[in-house]
Amino acid sequence: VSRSKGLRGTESQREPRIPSQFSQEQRIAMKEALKGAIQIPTVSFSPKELNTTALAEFGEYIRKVFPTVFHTSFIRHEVVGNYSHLFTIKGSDPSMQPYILLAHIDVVPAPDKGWDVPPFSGLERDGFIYGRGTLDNKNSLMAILQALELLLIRNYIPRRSFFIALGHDEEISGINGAQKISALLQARGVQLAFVVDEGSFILDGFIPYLKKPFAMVSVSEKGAINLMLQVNTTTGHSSAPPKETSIGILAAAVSRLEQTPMPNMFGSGPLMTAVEQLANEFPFPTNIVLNNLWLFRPLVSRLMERNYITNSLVRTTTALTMFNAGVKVNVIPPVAEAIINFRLHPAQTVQEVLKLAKDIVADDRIQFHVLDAFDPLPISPSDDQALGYQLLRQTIHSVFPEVNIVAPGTCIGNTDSRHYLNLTTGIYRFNPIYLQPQDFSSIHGINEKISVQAYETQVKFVFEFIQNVILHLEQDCNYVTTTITTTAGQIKWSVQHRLVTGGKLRLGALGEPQTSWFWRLEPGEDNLRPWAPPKGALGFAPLPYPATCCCHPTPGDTNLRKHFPGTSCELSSQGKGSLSLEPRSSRALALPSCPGSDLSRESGGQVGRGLPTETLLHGWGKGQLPSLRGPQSSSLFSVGSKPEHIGICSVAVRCKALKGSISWLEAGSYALWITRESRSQRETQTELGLETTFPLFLLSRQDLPRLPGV
Ligand SMILES: CCCCCCCCCCCCCCCC(=O)N[C@@H](Cc1ccccc1)C(=O)O
Repeated sequence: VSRSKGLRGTESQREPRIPSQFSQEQRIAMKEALKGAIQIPTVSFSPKELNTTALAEFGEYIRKVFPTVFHTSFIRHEVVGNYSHLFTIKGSDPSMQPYILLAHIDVVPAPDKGWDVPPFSGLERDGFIYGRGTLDNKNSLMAILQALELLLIRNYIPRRSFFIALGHDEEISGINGAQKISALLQARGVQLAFVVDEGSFILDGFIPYLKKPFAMVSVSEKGAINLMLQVNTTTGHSSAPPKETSIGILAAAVSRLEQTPMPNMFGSGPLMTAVEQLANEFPFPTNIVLNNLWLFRPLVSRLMERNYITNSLVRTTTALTMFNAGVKVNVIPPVAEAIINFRLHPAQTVQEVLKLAKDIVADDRIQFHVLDAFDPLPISPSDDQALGYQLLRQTIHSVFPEVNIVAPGTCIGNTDSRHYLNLTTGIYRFNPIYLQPQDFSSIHGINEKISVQAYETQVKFVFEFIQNVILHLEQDCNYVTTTITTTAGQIKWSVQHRLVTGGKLRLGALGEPQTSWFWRLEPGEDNLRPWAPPKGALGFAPLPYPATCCCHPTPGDTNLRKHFPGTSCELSSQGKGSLSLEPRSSRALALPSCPGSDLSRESGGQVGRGLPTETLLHGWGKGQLPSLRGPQSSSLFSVGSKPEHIGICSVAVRCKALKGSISWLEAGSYALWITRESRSQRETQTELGLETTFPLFLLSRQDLPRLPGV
């Protein structure tokens, strides 16, 4: 039987949460605090040119604005590398692995020209705070400290320890800030559960035809090479020039590089997972195209190239960023130098890209000098076991209930988080704010700004996130995760079945780790196929057969998948056991009860206008399946029909075999059994001797009393 992990609540989940509601006074204070931070010009020009006066002033500023953070007994504050800050927030439960939140103090330069308001004025106009750093990255920095301050003044004591690291030189590579903080933590023997840094957003309008915004959590980061090309030639009088000057030779070379893009690597990396998740959000016929990449991959990869942002996701980019040559108008230039900034696709390495660049340049007169380079960062996990990712996903769904999709992605820029590779395998880059293409251009560009409301929401997000991290990974448990999302005025269901086997899903003959969880078994067929519910369907569409069952005595076993079109069937799992299906009701229940066996069970629900219920059932166990007679009802998950009822529930159902009978353990008061039907289902389960485990994570606990039937 597989051993896997799930998100699980702890005792303290039963303790009241501190609601993320702030008074008018607090809201004004928080935006004024951000404005003050913007006004300090903490500019990094180059590794040797930092505004150290401003950096020091910034240290004083945060002391003044967040007094509680600096005067709480369980918080230790240290200055690292002269201007960076490390906060250690000691939690009450030392058994929980700590995590870290990152942000940076420094900003890129901002000449006044072109700005509607001066870039370091922090002025508010039409509901927006303008200024360098409002998106990159003083918003995150201030929101983290602000949220912590607000929690502390409401007597919050974290259970899980965490760190806050504020680097002072991110824009010039982070070697004196983030790198030193990371080294310090490593010297102290710290291992982190996960890292959360800047680097991605809720993206709105970046992908043609995709109308709805989606949250991209970057699980990797492109690599980079700064490559200097140099040509040395003999100098002399410009009145008798050679056939080619150093400038001409170099210009031709860099032009070749610019005109010859690196290969399109679409088809590998986190982008594929994102495309799979987003496919059904596109209108016809794009949805068909994206759902059938086995056929349309070449087409999609070409379409991605058309837009400069999506292009950056599918290949290593080549940017000619500096060009220096010439000493005087009438002197043949002895040296010409150009710098090319490559951002490496996760599927390529520095060595591979350098080789490609040399082949493209194909000119021995040009010298290659690698100024600095690093490979793309490893891909952090984004499956159900990935605590950091799951916490971000859940918090995104609760703070932004209108955002349906949270997808993994690759950060096209670089962040301080790359210095934390030695401390964790889970590095996630996400800023909880909406970003549109024009906002993207303002980062490092002109008129960088954030709306007051977006900043308040960012504070709320961190406030919620910090409280959410009391969840921890549950060990040794097979489970199914169900996500039900409701959006205002309508209910949308998406149910994800995740059968996890040692970190990878194995389903019979498919044999490969899978990431999508609707499966159907066609009558007469022997292979499971991935399946997506029809776009826009309320509830589930009926399947052309009453129920599907898939049994695996051992994970990966290919022989014991069965399809049961009948009313009641005997399932032969290694010759033992049975399973009953209710006639044509599309409901099913399977109960393996042999010691050591596990069962994952999930069912769809009847919603709104009484659409047909469909049950997908996946059970697997080791040893024999129990005998179960008579029709059994599956659980009905009904979610309130009004937006305020509930936003999202994630349910991990655990079934444990105890002395030959099944015991479902109930944890917490977060049962999804909200409606009358559900209650009766619960009773049914109780009669069957079942208890349910719902390490649930609701939109917010305050919502519970408002739910119907509770
Ligand atoms: C599907 C469409 C996806 C579109 C994605 C667009 C949004 C992505 C926003 C990316 C912002 C990334 C922030 C990066 C921070 C930054 O500017 N870093 C800088 C500085 C730096 C350089 C080297 C090493 C470390 C740091 C950089 O990347 O140059």
